[in-house]
Amino acid sequence: MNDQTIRIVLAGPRGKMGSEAVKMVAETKNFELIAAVDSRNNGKQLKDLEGVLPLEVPVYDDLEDCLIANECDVLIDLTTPETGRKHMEIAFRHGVRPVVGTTGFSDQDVTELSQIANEKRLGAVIAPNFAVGAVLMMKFSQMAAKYFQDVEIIEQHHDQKLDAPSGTAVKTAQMITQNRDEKHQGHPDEKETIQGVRGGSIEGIRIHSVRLPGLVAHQEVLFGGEGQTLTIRHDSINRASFMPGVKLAVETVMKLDTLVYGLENIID
Ligand SMILES: NC(=O)C1=CN([C@@H]2O[C@H](COP(=O)(O)OP(=O)(O)OC[C@H]3O[C@@H](n4cnc5c(N)ncnc54)[C@H](OP(=O)(O)O)[C@@H]3O)[C@@H](O)[C@H]2O)C=CC1
Ligand SMILES: O=C(O)C1=N[C@H](C(=O)O)C[C@H](O)C1
Repeated sequence: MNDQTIRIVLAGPRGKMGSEAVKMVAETKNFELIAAVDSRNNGKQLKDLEGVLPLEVPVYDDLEDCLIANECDVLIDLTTPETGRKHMEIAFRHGVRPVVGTTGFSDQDVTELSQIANEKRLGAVIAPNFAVGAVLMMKFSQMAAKYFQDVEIIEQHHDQKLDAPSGTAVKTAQMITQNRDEKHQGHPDEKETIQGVRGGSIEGIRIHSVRLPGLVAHQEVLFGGEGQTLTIRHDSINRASFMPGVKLAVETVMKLDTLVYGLENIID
């Protein structure tokens, strides 16, 4: 498989992540962008789309039609949770391995999609964050939770983001729960005088979501203990930060026969 060309279809090429991923695929030896899926530009070429690398790659508004017309190995999906879920099911039906950065999937979505991947014996990757620094932030937080049971998460993103909390914050909390007993963070009798002011909760871990123009993707995991605090922070200052992770996921998914949730599970 090493020198074999990986044929890719990319959904969401006009998006902030998708347009960056088009560049990454075009620049990567052994990757070939066969087609793109964009609900507004059926029948055009990528070169006709504003803000996208001018490539002679056909655009379809429907993944099913695209996969009937083209032989592909991997689907990269960078769209919305509803579309991402639908696209994964279509990809599995066509024997195409999905690499999905789209966030906002429920636990049930991940479980059901894993079952389909297992039945079909097809590799798939869902990675809430492709930046290696973010993966390290999550792993360090999981390690720290062994020593600090008190923890809150603050995630900050651009104000065009559709889902809250971020997929990264959810994954971080899920990883922390593996080293932390369930605990409601803060005073047991605390009362919110403004609804929602204490944030959301995963097993009592509070998650606070900030949305502002000017931000890209940032997260702090704050631990508190007797007389000390520990802050673990990661910042993505541009979307190129995610591309080595997308590339690794595409290469790795070709060798998998099951669904992997989280880049930490395929990074050495
Ligand atoms: N895993 C990771 O490391 C990262 C994940 N993300 C996630 O990736 C996703 C995309 O983020 P981002 O690029 O910022 O978002 P954008 O809104 O910039 O891009 C999403 C793109 O998907 C397109 N789209 C929506 N529905 C469909 C459909 N049915 N078929 C084809 N294309 C469709 C949109 O088109 P239109 O404009 O017409 O609606 C848009 O161009 C989000 O879920 C985000 O959370 C983001 C950054 C990093
Ligand atoms: O929408 C974004 O921008 C990002 N989404 C992902 C998430 O929800 O965690 C990854 C990164 O934080 C950027």
